Amino acid sequence: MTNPQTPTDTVITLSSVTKRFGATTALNGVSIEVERGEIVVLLGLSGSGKSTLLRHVDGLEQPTDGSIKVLGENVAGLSGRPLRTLRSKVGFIFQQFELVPSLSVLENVLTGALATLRGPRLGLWSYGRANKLAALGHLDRVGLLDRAYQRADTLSGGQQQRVAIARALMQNPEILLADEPVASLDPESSDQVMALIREIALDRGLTVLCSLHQVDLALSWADRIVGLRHGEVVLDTPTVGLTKAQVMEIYGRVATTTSELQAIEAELLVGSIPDSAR
Ligand SMILES: Nc1ncnc2c1ncn2[C@@H]1O[C@H](COP(=O)(O)OP(=O)(O)OP(=O)(O)O)[C@@H](O)[C@H]1O
Repeated sequence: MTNPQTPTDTVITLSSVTKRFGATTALNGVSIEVERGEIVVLLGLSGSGKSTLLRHVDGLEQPTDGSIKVLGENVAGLSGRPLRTLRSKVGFIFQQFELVPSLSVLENVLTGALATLRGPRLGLWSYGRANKLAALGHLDRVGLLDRAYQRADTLSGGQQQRVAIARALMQNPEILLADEPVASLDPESSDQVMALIREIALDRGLTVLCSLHQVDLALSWADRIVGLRHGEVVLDTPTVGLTKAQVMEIYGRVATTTSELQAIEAELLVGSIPDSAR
């Protein structure tokens, strides 16, 4: 739900964004706005442009055409320190968690504060008491305080993604980007991780832009769904009252071939939505 106190505070704006990689058009005239506190899921088949869109918001890609504003800054015009400053306000979590397997859970979380360190980096000693207390607090928030001194690679996938969320929280981000954060997890862990992202976002007024394949998870945990197909926005709608059948229908209407429709059905019909989420 959008924060009721700041209903018109737009934190992400993409205006007619096109991105070409050689002959491939990954994004084609994409325009979306995301309000502060909104939880928006990007839904789409493999190759529809979800990751490319997220990478533009974080300044990791530059658009071929169009403009992107994040927290009031024109991302495409930024480099060096101003870009780093903006990116420090944007947390990013990934499908493969991107933890350092041989480090402890606590050290992995602390790496979220790396950009703020001055002087030599000497493992745990470098971070100082305030950072360590903050990291332990974030681990407590994601339910892993008792695992702080365990090696990261001894945790389950769902636990590792929760560590990655705690690491992102070390940045005190205003925006959390998540690129298929549950694609490597079983259905139960996927649901738990999405629930945690939603709870934390609501607690902190975080804005979330998250790519997913699974329509059932999107309907359960997002405020709004933006559907991409071949780099174009084909659906942009609040989830309240939306059913899986309606999402399917919208995708079905834009499928141009039978095999494309079958691929959409195969992806979107995975899992089931509890009645309470409809
Ligand atoms: N760096 C790149 N160089 C060339 N082509 C790219 C690059 N990044 C993305 N693409 C292409 O752009 C299109 C969109 O890719 P993108 O990764 O954004 O899709 P996606 O929806 O995130 O897919 P998936 O769900 O499989 O992660 C694809 O055709 C992809 O091959």
